[in-house]
Amino acid sequence: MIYKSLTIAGSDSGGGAGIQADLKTFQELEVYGMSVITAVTAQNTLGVQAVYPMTVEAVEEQLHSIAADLQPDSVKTGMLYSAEIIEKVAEFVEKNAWIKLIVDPVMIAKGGASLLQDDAIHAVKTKLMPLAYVITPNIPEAEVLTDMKIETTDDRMLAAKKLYAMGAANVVIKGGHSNDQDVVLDLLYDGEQFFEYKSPRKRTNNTHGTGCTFAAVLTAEIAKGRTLDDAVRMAKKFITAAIDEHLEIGSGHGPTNHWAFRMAGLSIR
Ligand SMILES: Nc1ncnc2c1ncn2[C@@H]1O[C@H](COP(=O)(O)OP(=O)(O)O)[C@@H](O)[C@H]1O
Ligand SMILES: Cc1ncc(COP(=O)(O)OP(=O)(O)O)c(N)n1
Repeated sequence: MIYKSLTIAGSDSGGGAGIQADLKTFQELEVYGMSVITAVTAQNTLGVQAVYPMTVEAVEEQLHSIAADLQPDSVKTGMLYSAEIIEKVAEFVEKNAWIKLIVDPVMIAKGGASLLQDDAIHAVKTKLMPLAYVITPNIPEAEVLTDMKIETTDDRMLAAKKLYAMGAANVVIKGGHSNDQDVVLDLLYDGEQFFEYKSPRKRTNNTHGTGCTFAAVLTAEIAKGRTLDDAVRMAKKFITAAIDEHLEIGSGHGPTNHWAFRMAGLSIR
C-alpha cells in the first residue's frame, strides 16, 4: 500500500521549514509526498529576506492537477499567505470530502517575518477551521485565533475549547513558546478529553521548522490510518529526535534533523 500526503505551503529556500521540511518528513515516514506551493520565500537561518506569493490561479492549477490524478490520503496546510489562497484551498477540500485536513495556521516566522496577511486571519477562522480534522497552532497563533492571552495550562485548555467550538474536529496547542523551563507540553483536545504529551525542553537555538515538521508527521501518520493519539505520539518522538540531533548549519536559527529519528533506529511501523 502506498500512502500519499499533500502539503499546501510556502517554499523555504533554506530547507528547514515549509514545503521542504514537509517533504523531508513524509519521505522519512515512507509516505509519498506531493506539494502545492503558495509562496516562495527567500529565507535562511538568519530570517526571511523576501516573500513572493503565487497567484491564486497558480495555486488553483496545482490543486487541480493533484485532484485530477493523485488522490491524497491526507492534506496539510502551512503558510497560505492570503485570504484568496485560503478560499481556493477550502474549495478544494470541500470538493474532495474524503480528505483528512491538518491545518498548521502559520502566521509569523521565528525571526518575526509575517507569513500570513492580517486580513487573512478571518478566512483561517471561517473557511479553513471548520474543515480541519486537526489544527496545530503554537501558543501565539492560538492567542490570535481565540483573541485571548495564554499564560497557564488552564488558559491553553480554554483556548483549545474555543478553537474546537470554531469548528476544528481536534485541536493540538503546541508548547514550544510556553514559559515552562524544563518541559514542553503539547496539548490535544478532541472535544471531550484532553491528552498531554510532554518532553524535556532543549536549550537550543536550532528549532527552525519544528512546527512544520510536527504537523507533517501528523499528516503522514493520519494518511496511514493511525489514530490521532498515535500520530501525536509519533510526532512528539520524531521532533524530539530532530531537535536533539539538530544540524549545525547556518549562523542563525538552525534547522532540525529530519533523519535523526531513522538514524536512532526508531521504528516507523
Ligand atoms: N526547545 C524545545 N525542546 C523540545 N521540544 C520543543 C522545543 N521547542 C519546540 N518543541 C516541540 O516542537 C514542536 C513545535 O512547537 P512550537 O515551537 O510550539 O511550534 P512552532 O514551531 O510552530 O512555533 C512541538 O512538538 C514542541 O513540543
Ligand atoms: C515557508 C515557511 N513556512 C513556514 C514557516 C514557519 O515554520 P515553523 O515550523 O513555524 O518554524 P519557524 O519559522 O517558526 O522557525 C517558515 N519559516 N517558512
